[in-house]
Amino acid sequence: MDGGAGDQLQCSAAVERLNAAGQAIKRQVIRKATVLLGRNEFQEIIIRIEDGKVPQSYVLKEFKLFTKFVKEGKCTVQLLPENIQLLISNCPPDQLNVFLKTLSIKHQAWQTLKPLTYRDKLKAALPRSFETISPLQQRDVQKANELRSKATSKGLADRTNNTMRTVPGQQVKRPRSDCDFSPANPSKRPVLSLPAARKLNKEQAAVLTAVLSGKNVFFTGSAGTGKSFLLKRIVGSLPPKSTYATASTGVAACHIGGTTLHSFAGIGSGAAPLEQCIELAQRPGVLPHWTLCRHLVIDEVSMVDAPLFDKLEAIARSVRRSTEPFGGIQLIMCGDFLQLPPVSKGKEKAAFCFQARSWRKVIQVNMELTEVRRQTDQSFISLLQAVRVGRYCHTLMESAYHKIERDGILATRLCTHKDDVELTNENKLKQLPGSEHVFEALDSDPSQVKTIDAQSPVSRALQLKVGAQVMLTRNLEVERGLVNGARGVVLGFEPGKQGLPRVRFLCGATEVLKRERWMFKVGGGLYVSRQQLPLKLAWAISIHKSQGMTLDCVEISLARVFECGQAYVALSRAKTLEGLRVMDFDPRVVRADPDVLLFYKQLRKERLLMQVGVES
Ligand SMILES: Nc1ncnc2c1ncn2[C@@H]1O[C@H](COP(=O)(O)OP(=O)(O)OP(=O)(O)O)[C@@H](O)[C@H]1O
Ligand SMILES: [Mg+2]
Repeated sequence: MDGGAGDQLQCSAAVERLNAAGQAIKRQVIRKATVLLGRNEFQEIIIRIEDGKVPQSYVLKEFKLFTKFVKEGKCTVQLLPENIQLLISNCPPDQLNVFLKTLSIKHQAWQTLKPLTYRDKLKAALPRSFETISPLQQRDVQKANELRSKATSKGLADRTNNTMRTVPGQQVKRPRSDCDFSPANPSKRPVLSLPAARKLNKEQAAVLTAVLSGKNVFFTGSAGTGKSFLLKRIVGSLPPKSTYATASTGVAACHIGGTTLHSFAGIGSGAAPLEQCIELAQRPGVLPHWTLCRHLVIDEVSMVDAPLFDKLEAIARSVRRSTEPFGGIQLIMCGDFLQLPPVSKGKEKAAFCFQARSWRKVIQVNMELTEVRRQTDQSFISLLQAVRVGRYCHTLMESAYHKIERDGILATRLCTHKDDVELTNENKLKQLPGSEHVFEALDSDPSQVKTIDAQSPVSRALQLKVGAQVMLTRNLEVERGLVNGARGVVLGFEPGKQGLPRVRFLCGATEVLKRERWMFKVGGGLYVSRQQLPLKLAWAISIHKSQGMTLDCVEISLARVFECGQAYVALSRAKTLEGLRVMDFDPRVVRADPDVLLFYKQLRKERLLMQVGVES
């Protein structure tokens, strides 16, 4: 199911006929279209648009692709000789990605075949046919790459600049497009490869299937079982216009490329009475969220409290004028209730959202991921499992002597209190000799700075010095170990005006970091962006901010742990026991909430009953 087989799209489509100046003179809109990729009787590639009535087919010979907005489920295919363009929108982004890659590679591989002349075709007299295209294979990729290298070695690309051969023996003009897939200049393009999506495991695939069946799904699992990883894949498999990816905290939202649940809902802190919240939810910038949303995705749901959940459910029914649970919005939620609980207001313990009145009415399927992916060492996994359910483990005491400093990279201290984090980072930076380099962020809309700050993993101003301990805040190159959470130290600054920092990472790589761009959804479906170096100071971070992260080397002082699940969240960030040092250990801080343990016990019992029911 990972993005589909690449032979079809479910989307909205518009077919435009263009005049010589490239303006649309006729336009047909198909709101619910299926776009298919196939071959005709001569093995030529056909793109076919179905609207449930008469399909339209076009032979794909020469085309331009516009793919800048694939992540938002949009692209344009311009068929050059026909002067027709096909505008695709609201397509699940992963599906579109695989489709375009299939189209591009199959088309290039097809160019290696001997072309049929018009006479050949007449002579062949084959019956007309349409067969859906087969999934991409390594041999297609190989053929396409052969063609690329031939074109390069002949100097074809350089000689003809923007022209290339689409059909051997026949040279044609090929204008530039903004496409990653189109072979406009083979010599400058990387070698093609099969789509590199990391595969879901069986459990994850089962959850995706349940989600695509339209049910309201809650899935849970220990830290590192790939809940957020799967959630990203789920978001990529749903139509973007009606899918809202959210999380209970800004940091967690950023991991899945979404917004906070609060900014989706538009009801401030949510503390106002229901009637007032319903009014707030109908403000112009917010109302479309509620009316357009058909799939609401929520990560780190353990931090959503019961009153908020009930309120959102009631708002959805009221605003959408529907009596269905959650106003008919499909809910897809995940989290681990044995991690951080909702923030309590005052002395009273906050109720979990599974204790909300509407929870049972809303959730139709409960699922659990059991295979831990963050850690590989079985004994460390077992230790973490014990801590998760509130059992103290002696091995942790031994970790107090772990020497985890290497190549000038120190352990990151995970703190229970936010103030400690800021103080530690500020003081440590001050203590370093040398001058401070300040990197200011570039925000697309400075009036939205508060919204950006709440969701961005990088700050408005980043202060660095040689020797500063830093952490990567984005996946740059997964294969080289340059991943979100990777730890490093600043070695120096490049000469020149920008003075970009050179950082050595624990994985061994040394890298000069450039500004990256983050996009954030704000009210009314608008996007704003922040450009900043993908770094933050890493002498210390808070346990709350570390929720959801995978970290290289951490040091934890557990003496001041004050929440159930907090010790587990902190410990489970480490990939290995060797990369972990626990100090000030107090066995009493390892606590699991009894309400959660009971809820999980109940869930398991129900699932077992269901399985027995299915088998018998
Ligand atoms: N199917 C998969 N293939 C490859 N890597 C995976 C897969 N599933 C998860 N991972 C990796 O495992 C690590 C943990 O995944 P993830 O952060 O999604 O776990 P989680 O369940 O959300 O954890 P937490 O409860 O701490 O938020 C990540 O580095 C992720 O890339
Ligand atoms: Mg997660």
